[in-house]
Amino acid sequence: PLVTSKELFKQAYEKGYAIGAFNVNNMEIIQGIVSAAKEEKSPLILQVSAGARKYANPIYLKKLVESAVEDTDLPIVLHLDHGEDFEICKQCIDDGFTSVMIDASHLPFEENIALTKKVVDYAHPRGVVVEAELGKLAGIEDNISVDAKDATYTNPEEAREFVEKTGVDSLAIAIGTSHGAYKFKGKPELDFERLKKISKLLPGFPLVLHGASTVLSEYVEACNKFGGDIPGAQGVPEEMIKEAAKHGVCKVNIDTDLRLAMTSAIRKHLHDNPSNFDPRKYLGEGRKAVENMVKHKIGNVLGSSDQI
Ligand SMILES: O=C(COP(=O)(O)O)N(O)CCCCO
Ligand code: NA
Ligand SMILES: [Zn+2]
Repeated sequence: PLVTSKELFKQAYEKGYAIGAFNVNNMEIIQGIVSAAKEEKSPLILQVSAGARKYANPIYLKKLVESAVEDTDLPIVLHLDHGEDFEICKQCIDDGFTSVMIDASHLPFEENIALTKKVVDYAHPRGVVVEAELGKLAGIEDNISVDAKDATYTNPEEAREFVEKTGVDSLAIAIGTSHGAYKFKGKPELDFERLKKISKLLPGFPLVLHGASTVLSEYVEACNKFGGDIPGAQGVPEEMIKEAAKHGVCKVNIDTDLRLAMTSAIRKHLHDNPSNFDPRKYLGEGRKAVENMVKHKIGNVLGSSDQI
């Protein structure tokens, strides 16, 4: 069924694992993610960004997610990723989403609180949960781009005040991650001291890690081998994601790793099969690659297998 993340996060927090939140944009990506979660017997968050709504048309995305629920009977959260204002959150809540993010992290602290509370006050009476963000990610992806200078990590005391004043259900924090494939200039590192402080001040409260793709080198190499050009791409080592899941992180956002899996598979297929022009062949390879990537994440990184 379509569910909220409330109970899923509670169990994830208690057992020290995290739930993958995978971005969806078309049929093959949804099918790949959902078959992986079914095989791993894992709870699942399918998240839709503003870019995905523009690309696929919200009606198609909603129907595709409903098909996934009907086909697998998995507990699936339908989540709005990076909601930009109250309107888009209201629209998605009215449209049957079970969870929304209001991303007001670019606003001053008090305005972030006010807008987040406005969304919470609309969502909760309708049985929908809310994710907010405090602190700014660096990095560029879709229309989420924050100049590195402005990237400010989450202040632990502010985080506690923010949660108390908004009633929000989960909080995306900034501890060094960023969106996209170029997350670190040099050695990857996250501010675990800060994460531990935040989770100590918010015991039992679900934290969210954005920009959590690993950008696995074999996929970068495969992309570059078959005509791609993404030198120096790197992300968050999987060990760090596992560590974060032990300190209150219950939701891990993954989009770039799916893109790299799908793109490298399609590039390879087109290179190896110059005479093929049936889209089902390369889209099918892309779907399979997404499925394998999500199985890997669930089984080897997030720890949410066999939880349903
Ligand atoms: O935090 C993330 C994904 O982060 P990553 O780029 O590490 O996969 N997202 O919220 C997905 C971003 C959607 C717009 O591109
Ligand atoms: Na989100
Ligand atoms: Zn994000």
